[in-house]
Amino acid sequence: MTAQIILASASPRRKQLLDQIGVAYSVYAVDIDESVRLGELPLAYVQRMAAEKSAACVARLGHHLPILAADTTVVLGDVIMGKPNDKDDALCMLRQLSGATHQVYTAISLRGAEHSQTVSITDVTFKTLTEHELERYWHSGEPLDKAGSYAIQGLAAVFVESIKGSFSGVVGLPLFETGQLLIKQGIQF
Ligand SMILES: Cc1cn([C@H]2C[C@H](O)[C@@H](COP(=O)(O)OP(=O)(O)OP(=O)(O)O)O2)c(=O)[nH]c1=O
Repeated sequence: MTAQIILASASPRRKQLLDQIGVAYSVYAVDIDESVRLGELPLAYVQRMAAEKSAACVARLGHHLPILAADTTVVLGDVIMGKPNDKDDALCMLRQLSGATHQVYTAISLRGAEHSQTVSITDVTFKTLTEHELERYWHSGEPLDKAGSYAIQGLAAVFVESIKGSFSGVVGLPLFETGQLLIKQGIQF
């Protein structure tokens, strides 16, 4: 099928989610500096990340096709949790998420005839995790490339007591919001 958009992402989850709604796309992964600026709040941060990913892709490929990018971050209070650097970092994040409610922010940026952006915010409540569960989870390999060190679509599903918002948003691409942005820019799928 001829691509309707470019997905500016290396995330296999984002590809699967776009497949789910029947959008035809090509992939062009970009690598940007994901450091948080001093004093930057979570909402501003995810929006800037998604916008910079799509802009980096436009800088490489031009405006041939609309470009979609996303960024997901786990937020506890005002603390931004990205991907863990190592085991200690992952366990430290998971201990903070244990027995508490956090938010998952996913921003999407679509650059076509215009630039549209939106953010999905979902509340996720974890049960209290034991040290044994944390150790086992780390050794599964799942935490490594995930914001907040967990994957709701994977083994961490058994940690999640409840979720209020967008499941696909937590996994990396909120499908309702993505559909709305595509329709707004005249992309039929
Ligand atoms: C919280 C959570 C995050 N994640 C993933 C989604 C994202 O891929 C990742 C957050 O990192 P991102 O920086 O948003 O994305 P990425 O680096 O994987 O891909 P790219 O920038 O190329 O688009 O965490 C899950 O898969 N499940 C979850 O439950």
